[in-house]
Amino acid sequence: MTHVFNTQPPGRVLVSAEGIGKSFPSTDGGGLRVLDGVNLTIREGEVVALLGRSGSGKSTLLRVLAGLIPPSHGDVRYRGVPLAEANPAVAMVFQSFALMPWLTVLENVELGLRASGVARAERTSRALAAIDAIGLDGFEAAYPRELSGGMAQRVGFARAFVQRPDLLLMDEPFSALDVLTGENLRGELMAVWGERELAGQSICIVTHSIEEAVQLADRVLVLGGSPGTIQAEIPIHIPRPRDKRSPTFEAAVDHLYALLTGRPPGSDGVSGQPPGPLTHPLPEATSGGLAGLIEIVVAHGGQTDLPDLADELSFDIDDLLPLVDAARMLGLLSVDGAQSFITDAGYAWHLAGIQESKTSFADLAVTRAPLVRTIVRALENSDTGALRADFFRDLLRRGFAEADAERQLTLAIDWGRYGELFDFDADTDEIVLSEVATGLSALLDPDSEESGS
Ligand SMILES: Nc1ncnc2c1ncn2[C@@H]1O[C@H](COP(=O)(O)OP(=O)(O)OP(=O)(O)O)[C@@H](O)[C@H]1O
Repeated sequence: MTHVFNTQPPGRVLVSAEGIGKSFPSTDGGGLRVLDGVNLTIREGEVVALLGRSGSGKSTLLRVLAGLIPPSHGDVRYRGVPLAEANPAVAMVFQSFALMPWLTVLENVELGLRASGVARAERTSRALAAIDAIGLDGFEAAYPRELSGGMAQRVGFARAFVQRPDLLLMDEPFSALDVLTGENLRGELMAVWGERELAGQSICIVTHSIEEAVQLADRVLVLGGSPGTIQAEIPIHIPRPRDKRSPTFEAAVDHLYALLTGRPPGSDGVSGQPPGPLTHPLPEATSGGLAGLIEIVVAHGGQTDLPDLADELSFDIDDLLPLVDAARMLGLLSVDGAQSFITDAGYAWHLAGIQESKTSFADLAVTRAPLVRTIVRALENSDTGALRADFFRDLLRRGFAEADAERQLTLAIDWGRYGELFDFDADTDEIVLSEVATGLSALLDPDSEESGS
C-alpha cells in the first residue's frame, strides 16, 4: 500500500453547526442538558478530533452532526443546506463495530450500497476494492464471529469507505481494540485516507485519547463542561506521518492534557462555582484507586508529569484523569498544567497507619466532597441516623442521567465506607451514619463548605 499523505489545505465548509444544544428527558420529568451553544465547522479534506472526557457529550454531538438525532437548539448545515434527516453523504464507524452477525464480510460491506440501490455488479466490485484497501483480502466469505476485533473493525471501515462518503464520522473506533491493534489500524486508516480514492474526504473522530487526537487530527476541538461546550480549538501543525516521540508532538499532548485537567499552568485552585453534589460530582475513583495513585506519585518523588504517568501505566485519559480529579478534590494532589504534585495532606495520608488514614480521609471527604458532606449532613438530621438510599437517588436524578446518578451514589458509599462515615445496608437499601461521623459534626459548619473544590 502506498502511503501518500493528504497535504491539501482544507477546502470549503462541508458541515457547520451553530448554537447546538441538546437535552434528553430525565427520569424526574425535567430535561438533562448535554450540549449547549456548540459551534463548529468541518471543512473539505480535514481531520477534526472531538476530544473530551466520558459523558462530555461527544457521541451526542457526532450523532447530531450526522443528522441521526435532531438538536434541541441550533442547526446543522451540510454544504450550506439545513440538515433535516440522516445525511446520506456521511458514513459512520462505531466503537462496537456494529456488524450483522448473519452476513459475511462481503455482504456486510455491500449492505449500505444495496440499501441505496446500487446495481449488484457495481456493489460487489466496490466492496471488494474497499475490502482489499483495508487489508481484508481473503476474508470476504468469513462471518463476523470468525474475526478478531481488529479484523471486525476493518470491516467497519470498509463498510464506511465503500459508500465514498464526503465525511467519515467515527465514534471511538479504536477504543475496543488492544493497544497494538489500535495503533496499526490507525496508521492504515490514515494511509487509506491519504490515498483519497476510497476514504471520506473529511474525517471527524470522537476520542478520549489525547495521543490519538494529536496523531490523527488537523484540529482538535476540546469538549467539556456540563452541559458540554467547545472549550478550546487547537490546530495541530505537525507534518504526517507523525512521530509520537518528537518534541512538537509531546508539546501538543501536554497542552491538551492541561486543557482537559482544566488547569492551565499557574492556575491550580478552587473553582468559582459554590460546591454542591450536582455541580461538583464525585470523580470516578474508588478509595483504593486513590491510594494507588498517591503511592505512585510518592514513588516518583512527589511530582509527576501526567502524560508520562499515563504512558507508563498504559492508561488512557479516562483511566487517569478521574483519579487525579478525585485526588485534587480531596486536596491530596495539586495540578499545574500537565504536572501533578503531592500536597502535605497527600503525604500525611500516605504515611499514616490504617486507622489514622481512614480518619484523615473522612475529614477530607466531609469537608471537600460535596455529595459525601450532603449525605452525612442529611443522616445527622434524621432521627435514626439512617435514610433510604432513594432519598439521595432522587436528589441526584435532578442533575444526572439514571446510570450516572447510581454511579455517584456508589462512589459516595465507597468513600463514606472507607472513611467509616456511614455504611450501606443492601437488604434495607438504607445508608446508616457511623459513630465516627457523629464526631465530625464540627466540620459540617456551613463556612467549611468553601474548602471543597
Ligand atoms: N438517548 C439518551 N437519553 C438520555 N440521556 C442520554 C442519551 N444519550 C446520551 N445521554 C446522556 O448524555 C450524556 C453525554 O453522553 P455522550 O454519550 O454523548 O457522552 P460522551 O462524551 O460520548 O461519553 P463516552 O465517552 O462515555 O461515550 C451522558 O450523561 C449520557 O448518559
